Amino acid sequence: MNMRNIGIMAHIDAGKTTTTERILYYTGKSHRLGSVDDGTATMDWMTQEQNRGITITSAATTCFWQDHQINIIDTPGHVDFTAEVERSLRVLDGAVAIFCAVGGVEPQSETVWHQADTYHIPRIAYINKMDRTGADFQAVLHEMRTKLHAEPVPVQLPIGAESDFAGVIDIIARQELHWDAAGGGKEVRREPIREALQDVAREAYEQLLDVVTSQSEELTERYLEEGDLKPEDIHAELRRLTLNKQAVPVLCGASLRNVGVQPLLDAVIRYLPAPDQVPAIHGHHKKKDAEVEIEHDLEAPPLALVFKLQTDREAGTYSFVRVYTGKIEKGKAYTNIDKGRKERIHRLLRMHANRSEAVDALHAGEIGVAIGLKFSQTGDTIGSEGYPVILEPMHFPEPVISIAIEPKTMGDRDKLKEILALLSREDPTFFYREDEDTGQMIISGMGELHLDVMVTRIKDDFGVDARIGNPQVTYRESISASAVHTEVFDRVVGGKDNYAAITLQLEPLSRGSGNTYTCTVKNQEIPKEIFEAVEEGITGSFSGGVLMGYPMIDVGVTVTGIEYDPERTSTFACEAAASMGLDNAVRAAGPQLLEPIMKVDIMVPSEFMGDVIGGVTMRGGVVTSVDARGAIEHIRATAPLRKLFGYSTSLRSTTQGRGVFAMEFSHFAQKSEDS
Ligand SMILES: Nc1nc2c(ncn2[C@@H]2O[C@H](COP(=O)(O)OP(=O)(O)OP(=O)(O)O)[C@@H](O)[C@H]2O)c(=O)[nH]1
Repeated sequence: MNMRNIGIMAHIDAGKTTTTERILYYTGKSHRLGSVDDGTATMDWMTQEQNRGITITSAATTCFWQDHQINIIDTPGHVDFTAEVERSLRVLDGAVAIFCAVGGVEPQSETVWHQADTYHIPRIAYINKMDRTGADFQAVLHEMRTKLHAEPVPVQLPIGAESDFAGVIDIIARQELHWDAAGGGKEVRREPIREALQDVAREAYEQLLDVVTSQSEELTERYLEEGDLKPEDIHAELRRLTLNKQAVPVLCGASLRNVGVQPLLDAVIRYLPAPDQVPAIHGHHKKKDAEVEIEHDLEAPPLALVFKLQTDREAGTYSFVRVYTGKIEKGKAYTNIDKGRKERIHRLLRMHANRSEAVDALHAGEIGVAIGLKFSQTGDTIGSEGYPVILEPMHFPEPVISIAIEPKTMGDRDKLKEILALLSREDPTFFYREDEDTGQMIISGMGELHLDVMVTRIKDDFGVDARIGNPQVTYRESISASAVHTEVFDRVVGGKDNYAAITLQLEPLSRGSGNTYTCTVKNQEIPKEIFEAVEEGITGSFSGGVLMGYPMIDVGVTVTGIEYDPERTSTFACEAAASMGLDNAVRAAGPQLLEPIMKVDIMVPSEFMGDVIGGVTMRGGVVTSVDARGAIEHIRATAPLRKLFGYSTSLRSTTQGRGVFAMEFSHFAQKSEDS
């Protein structure tokens, strides 16, 4: 298949935007090579975009290179947005990891790299900023091995570095590649390798041959017979190793100087998989209640995953979809399998860098935008009634931080609620609720930055001016022991008897298990509604614990007795008994307050290490490891989120702005007594 669905992964500042811009520029050019006038137009467009400071506003952008359609799925780099990263990783088949030749493998790149490992995504790497002072190609390769446990296989070598960076050696073609500063680097000039570089180039070539022959007897024999291998055989074996996650081909360049981007596109096509070359994904057949494997299949009934919603005030909601089997067509109705509701697709679009293109259908493997979907949320599957399969659900982390938000004018209150509903539909890690006591709206999410971005969107994109409170940690509640309790509810309401007696057994579950509900009562006389009312009473009560009203987690409930009297037992009484019963049982089961503990990664110049570790310890943190990398120390720690507010500011002042810091949710633990 002449298609690639790729993501570009990078930590902040590695040059993702610059590289993507160059990709769109060169591919836009080559795609329209036929028309004479286009050069300046494309150039103008690029300048305009640069002036506005945005390029990729779309979650997926399509471009063409060497007769291949490349869909670039936007992959955010900041760890506060891991959910965004996860959801984009779900739909891409391969990725380009960009590293900065000076900064190397930073904590954030590690996080994203490990997520890509989890999703078994084949990768190639691009070491950017070779022109910057301190650029060191070999050091980044070394870090990829030691920090990412990757197998980097350079297919290029830089010619010079820092201000002397002049181009790259294509190790396999055994040529030098050069770009002319004039003309925006459109032309790649190939030249024989100069005398002075021939030894290093040969050595790199030999090393590459070692890699490609190491896993293939056939290639080893051919090499022994012929004394060399054909470039296409080397590429094919490198592709096989990349798809098997046994190798990461590495290229380099300086995107800002227009050096290195075209060979990177060649490598995307050479080494990364097409949609029909990726392993099957899991699905759950709703009617059969069975797991199924979903293979790429153009003829099967349609299955598409909604992986991102983007709302534009004028254009409405864009639902970005990836089609896995069959096709989806404009003007047709489909079923949202998760919600069991019919949805109509009015229009389908393919997004390009500077325009969108209306299409009649999107086929298996393709990525595009559906317009018209009303109920579908990020993570939902669109399919047909006859083939109700839910595609592998995405796992989103729990929100750990919340703030109160209040519109400056009362008139904006309803509007704010609408916006919050819309934003939480777009982003499955963003929640909102109305506080019962204060009437304030409370929004919650994954970190301070996540909520900052949301508040900015509410203000700037939707024009609602709002005041916000201080960030608060979202705690959880659980139990520390088992307990058995019987709750009797017996009240006359409106002249009618309401009686129920429910016996429940509680046990603490291990962290991360969630809550479970089981009912072991078997009594033919008890109607279904009664069982449902009991379950509702209990699951409803999970949402607010007895200590401070935070959600309960990791509690196992078994209902072992329901006393039922056909004359006196009502669903109302059962629900009430179950709900109060759970609260009372929890009181007897050693209720606990749990708090979010974050994994913290800090990189600082060695001279600040003592102060930084002191600061971490003062915030209740536990240092788990310290690794030195040259003059930089990499400190990993865990610490309670409540102690980390404002940490980035404090790190900046301790390290004169030279420390970098990333954090993500790790687990919930019992809140310590220290405050
Ligand atoms: N010297 C040099 N600077 C570069 C190169 N590529 C990008 N930059 C600069 O590095 C900075 C960050 O580049 P971006 O492309 O915005 O990086 P990004 O990874 O998208 O960063 P965020 O948007 O912050 O996530 C900008 O000032 C770029 O001009 C390069 O090849 N060489």
